[in-house]
Amino acid sequence: MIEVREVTKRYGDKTVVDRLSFTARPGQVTGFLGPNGAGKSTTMRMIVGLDAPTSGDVLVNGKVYATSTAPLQELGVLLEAKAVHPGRSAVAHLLAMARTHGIPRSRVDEVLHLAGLEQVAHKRVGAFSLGMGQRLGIAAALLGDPAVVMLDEPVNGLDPEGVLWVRNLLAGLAAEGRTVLLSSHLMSEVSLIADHLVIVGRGRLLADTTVADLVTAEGVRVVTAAPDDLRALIGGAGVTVTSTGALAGEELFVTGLSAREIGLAAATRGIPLFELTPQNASLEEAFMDLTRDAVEYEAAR
Ligand SMILES: Nc1ncnc2c1ncn2[C@@H]1O[C@H](COP(=O)(O)OP(=O)(O)OP(=O)(O)O)[C@@H](O)[C@H]1O
Repeated sequence: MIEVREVTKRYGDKTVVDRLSFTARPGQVTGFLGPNGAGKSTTMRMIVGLDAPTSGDVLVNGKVYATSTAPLQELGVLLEAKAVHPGRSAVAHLLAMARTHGIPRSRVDEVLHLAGLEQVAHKRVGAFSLGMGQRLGIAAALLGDPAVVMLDEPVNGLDPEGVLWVRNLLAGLAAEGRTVLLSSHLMSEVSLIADHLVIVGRGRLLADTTVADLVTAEGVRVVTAAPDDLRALIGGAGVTVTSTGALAGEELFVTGLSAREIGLAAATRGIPLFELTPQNASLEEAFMDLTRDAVEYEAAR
């Protein structure tokens, strides 16, 4: 569990994080979202103890992380631009970390396998592509088999296969009961990975929500062999049924009922449906609506 409680961070007279509170819980992937400069990295640095809050508290598993006696086993972290000696191999880098934290060699081999880096384990890290570097960073974060995993922009630089790998990996970690927090400025990416969303702008909490709640259902597209029969059946108070004029009049747009309700109603009369598709406002639109003021503020400075 990660608890951020009323945290404020000021640099000089600039407030970068402003009375921010949220909790990332075990068994869930929490997406930490916000436009560039919203304070995500600063918050993550405070969680890991690299920066001290001006006020407020940050707790990892109920404790201040800097006081942990087994830090890699408690919290696995990938922060942006992780410093790895370019002349070292991936395996040497992980072994050095393992040795200083009482982690056995076998775990190094496990995380190299998990990250798909076995073939390049002995290659110089300086020759790694951006994506391989990200994989190494994630391998390092998992080295201590931690209960809490925190990743800053983990899919940066990854190819589609790598993105899918991260998505499955994080879902698996959450399913094992771990706490997973990942930051991104891309809603489209996070919505595929996270269950819980914490959205910030200008250092302030804008929304603490779920992907499902953020998407406002707009209506349902229906294609049916009997549009008039369906209209007569489901039309009524609070329901609108509009013919789109497409597909020889067989396409309707319905609001006020869910796809499930429409499908069940049609089934009672044996009305054939060819398509039944909820049409949602895109998450990207919802995110941009929420953060618009914060972005304008950034652009106007
Ligand atoms: N050490 C520092 N001194 C002064 N200002 C800082 C410092 N670190 C960060 N900032 C400022 O704090 C603000 C928030 O930065 P931060 O990196 O936390 O945002 P972010 O949400 O992670 O953005 P991005 O998605 O671009 O990484 C920025 O305006 C940045 O310039």
